[in-house]
Amino acid sequence: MTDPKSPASADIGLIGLGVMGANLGLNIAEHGFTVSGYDQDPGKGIRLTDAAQEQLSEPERIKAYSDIVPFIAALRRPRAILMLVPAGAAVDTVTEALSPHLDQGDILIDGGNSHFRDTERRLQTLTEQNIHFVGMGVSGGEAGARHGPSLMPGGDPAAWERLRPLLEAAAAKVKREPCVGWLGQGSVGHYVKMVHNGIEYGLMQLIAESYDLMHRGLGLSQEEMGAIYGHWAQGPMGGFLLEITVDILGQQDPLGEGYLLCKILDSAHQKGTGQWTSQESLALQVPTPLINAAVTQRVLSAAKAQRQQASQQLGGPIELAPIDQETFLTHLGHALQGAMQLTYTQGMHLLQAANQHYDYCLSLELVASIWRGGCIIRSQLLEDLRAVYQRNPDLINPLLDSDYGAALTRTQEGLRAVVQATACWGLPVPGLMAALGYYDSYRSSWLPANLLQAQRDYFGAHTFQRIDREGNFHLEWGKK
Ligand SMILES: NC(=O)C1=CN([C@@H]2O[C@H](COP(=O)(O)OP(=O)(O)OC[C@H]3O[C@@H](n4cnc5c(N)ncnc54)[C@H](OP(=O)(O)O)[C@@H]3O)[C@@H](O)[C@H]2O)C=CC1
Ligand SMILES: O=C(CO)[C@H](O)[C@H](O)COP(=O)(O)O
Repeated sequence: MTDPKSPASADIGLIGLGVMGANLGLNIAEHGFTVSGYDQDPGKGIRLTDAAQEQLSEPERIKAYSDIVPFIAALRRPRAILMLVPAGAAVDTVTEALSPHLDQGDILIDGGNSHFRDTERRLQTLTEQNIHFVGMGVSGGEAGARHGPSLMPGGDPAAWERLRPLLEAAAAKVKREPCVGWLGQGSVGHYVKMVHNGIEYGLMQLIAESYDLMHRGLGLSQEEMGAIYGHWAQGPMGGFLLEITVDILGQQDPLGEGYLLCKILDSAHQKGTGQWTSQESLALQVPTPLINAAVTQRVLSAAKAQRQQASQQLGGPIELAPIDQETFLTHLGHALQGAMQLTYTQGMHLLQAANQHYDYCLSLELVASIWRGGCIIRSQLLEDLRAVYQRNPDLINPLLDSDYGAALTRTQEGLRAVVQATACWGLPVPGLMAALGYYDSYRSSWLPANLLQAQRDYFGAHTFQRIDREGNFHLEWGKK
């Protein structure tokens, strides 16, 4: 930490003073560090320094520029610069603009949601220039950035000790442990953030399905649903996404009568990180059907016009079969908890497979620990996951841990009951169905893949293996 009045004293430079950059700047300055901010839009810098005046006891700890030269001149050496600009071309544009102003040993951090392959490429280029590049996943949205995000840095290890005090101070804390840690080399920081977002998609989809079942299935009011989510948020699956769901259900429409939620168009958007997770899981041959269903469901929701036409043409149950509400809600709580646990399971399985495939040397215990606070997917369930990797750091799938699996043995009946009832109702629960299909497949020592192999050999001479002898076999099928 340096005296903000001395020249070239800023501990960190921030590029991109939008939602994340401005709030992280305020957070870092609040912890006694000095920040030099830059944005191409001068209005963003003015807004940030105004916010510093309002919110900080030492507002002079933040200076903002719309010219790169004084921005750079304000930084102490070796310089550390954190970019929070939109993922994609903007990161390359900023990097190229910065390049002539950087010296060997300076640190450049990309805190956006960049694709890990872009991070790999940038790391290679910048390492050749002796610039230490860090790809850092940041999660927590606006409030997290301001008051304590979850931070997932990885890349050039030479950068870590310089960044560590600042990142540990700014990160969320759980039981006084900062939700940040060095994840390893290469693109690992952005890979972990990608999987975080894949899990985020899965959890959000499951909560949306449970809302649909209570709303259209049971006909509960928003007050009633708010109370149920509030109760669940206090239990073993409690976490940020359930808590914000309670707030969302209670929000009145500021532009009219009644609640806002029922006036929001049912067409979800996405920026790509969930889709990347699914693409990666297919590339590495890791089953993540629940996350895939969540991505697909966003796509389907956006096809509103097609759904409206199909709703007039395609048949299904006309009336919902009556059900005991109290029993169903108990089952739904268990179903949601089990399916949420399976969402984390699929994400962790993918991370462990990536660990092997890309030689990341990633600690899954550290990942679970970092995700316990600050981030969008934080929940009680992460404590159980952390314990799994404390017991067995190399476990390929947490379902193979007997304690972790025991919780699913307890909730699976509820999941089964909910899927059964909703299949009869004709209400779509692709996330819950994918969860159950995954659970039953994973625990099945035999699957009907023998028939698939026979079919492949029948039409393509792809050969098959036998259970009673070694070798590859082919049959001229259909010939008597
Ligand atoms: N919002 C969120 O909840 C989260 C976002 N992220 C990621 O963090 C990154 C930043 O997101 P967010 O803060 O929400 O985005 P914003 O759009 O709010 O802010 C990005 C800022 O970067 C500026 N910018 C764009 N291009 C350049 C450039 N070439 N030079 C200088 N400044 C530039 C933009 O200016 P202008 O407006 O003039 O284009 C804008 O002020 C993204 O990668 C996002 O995916 C990660 C976690 C959570
Ligand atoms: O990274 C985030 C949260 O962790 C961002 O909010 C991201 O934008 C969410 O993804 P999408 O826009 O695809 O829903």
